[in-house]
Amino acid sequence: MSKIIAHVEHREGLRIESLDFAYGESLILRGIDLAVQAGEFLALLGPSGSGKSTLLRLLAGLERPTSGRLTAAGDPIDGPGTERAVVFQHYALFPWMTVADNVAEAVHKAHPGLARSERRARARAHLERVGLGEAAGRYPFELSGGMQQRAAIARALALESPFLLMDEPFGALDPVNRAKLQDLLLAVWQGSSPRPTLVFVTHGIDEALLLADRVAVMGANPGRIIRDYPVPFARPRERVALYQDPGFQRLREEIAETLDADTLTRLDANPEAGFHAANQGARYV
Ligand SMILES: Nc1ncnc2c1ncn2[C@@H]1O[C@H](COP(=O)(O)OP(=O)(O)OP(=O)(O)O)[C@@H](O)[C@H]1O
Repeated sequence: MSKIIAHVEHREGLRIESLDFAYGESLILRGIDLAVQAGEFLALLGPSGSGKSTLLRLLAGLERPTSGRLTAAGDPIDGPGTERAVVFQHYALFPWMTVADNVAEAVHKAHPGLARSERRARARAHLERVGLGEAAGRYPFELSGGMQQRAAIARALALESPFLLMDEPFGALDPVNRAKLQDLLLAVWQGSSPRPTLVFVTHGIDEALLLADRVAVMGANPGRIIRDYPVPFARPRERVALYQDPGFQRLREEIAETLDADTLTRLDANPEAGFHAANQGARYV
């Protein structure tokens, strides 16, 4: 662990100003203004199609805004950068490399000046941090989905980036593994000094409230931020105690109502969207 270099000191977080994004004629995101403080954990929560992934891809520099401005630590975002590590729902590990080589390769990209032995040591330390020390020499196909996602998280952490962007990273996992990885992410992020600025896309209200400092709730057609909720629960957080907290249940209910109200407004405007919207409710929790 001592070999892990401290995260780069940073003061400014992420900033999105007056952002619109369209695919051709189709407006996907409208009028997004959002600031994420340095070291803050922000959840982007919303129904399918509200543009959460698109917003994350814009922050990752994988898409360019139609208008508006995005900055990270005050610098314009004009492409991907290793100071913004990304974790997607599907693990995207190189299948021909061992887990350790996958992580060491990412370290090499981010820090080309590091000696091979140092890269490997750093990869090893981060794999141990996510409980994969024993699996370092295995190939991705030899691992379960949960283990592959741990490896993807280790790879992102190994970049030691000040910004972490996660797009439904636990969405493909079964509930037990999802809970384990949520706990792991909480422990790792809460234990980092300084904590990276984290933007986490999710469908789940419970997941957002367990993990985040703040929840930005998005609505669809076009995608926009409809409410911003501070999450007041003290850290470190423990899931069982938190879920039983009446304050947690109240906030969960309030956010569900905000999401429902937005869906109903859209239904009034476009009744044909009914079937799609009615099927989204079950995905919030
Ligand atoms: N390459 C593309 N070309 C055209 N439209 C696209 C493209 N990618 C996404 N979209 C549209 O942009 C909108 C937002 O998609 P996005 O994936 O960002 O939403 P989301 O909130 O992340 O949804 P989900 O929760 O289902 O992943 C959707 O209406 C989608 O159909």
